[in-house]
Amino acid sequence: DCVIQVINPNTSQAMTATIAGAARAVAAPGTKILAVCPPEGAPSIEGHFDEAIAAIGVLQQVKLGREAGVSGHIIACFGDPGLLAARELASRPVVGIAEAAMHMATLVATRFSIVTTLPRTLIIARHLLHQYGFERHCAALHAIDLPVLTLEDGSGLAQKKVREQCIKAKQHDGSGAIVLGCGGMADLARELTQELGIPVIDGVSAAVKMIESLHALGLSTSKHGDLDFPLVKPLSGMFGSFNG
Ligand SMILES: NC(=O)NC1=NC(=O)NC1=O
Repeated sequence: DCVIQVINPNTSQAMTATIAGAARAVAAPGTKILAVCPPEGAPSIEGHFDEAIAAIGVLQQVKLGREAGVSGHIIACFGDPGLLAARELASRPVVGIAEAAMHMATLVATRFSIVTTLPRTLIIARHLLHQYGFERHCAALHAIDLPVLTLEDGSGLAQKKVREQCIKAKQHDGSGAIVLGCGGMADLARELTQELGIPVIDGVSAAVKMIESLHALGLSTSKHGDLDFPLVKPLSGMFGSFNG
């Protein structure tokens, strides 16, 4: 059986539930989803500073998941915060929702667009496109210009803006697929795909299927080279929980 730890790096319980729902909707019958978020940290992640804070929470959860013997870990925030650090700490695979959605998009379209939240986080998506080697696959990036947690405020405004930006992307970008750029948008992909007639891809569900595939193939994070476990040294103060 496959047990996947899905980590919402922000501390929003509502968004953790949205993410968990999207993961469970696609999980195979033998797959168990453990949805978690850090007890402390940022209620939403909307920039480089928030990402640095969130990365510590991600690492704490990855350590707990490793100790619990999970089959793999998902970082369910579109900045993939702490991804490589998490891979050093983990024994099993770690997949970020941005990389998962981008990989899936390249399998169904020659170019994709991204629809994310705040304009200031567009640079984070651009950095990831560069890091993952997908820059030439991304036709355009759009932002709904609303804070992340409006996706959980029940007003429907953020969801309306996501739909509008997806329609704009479909009409103007010349791309064949759209990547949703936030964990909180995970529940919108299926309906938008059907309504708009273009693949709209959510990274949470994409990451679940990637971890299941890695598990089935017996593939785990390579410990040969730079993703080997961290060098052992006495970490002090608040970081002491990482020792041993
Ligand atoms: N681009 C984003 O909105 N990233 C995110 N911030 C969060 O708090 N969760 C996300 O997925």
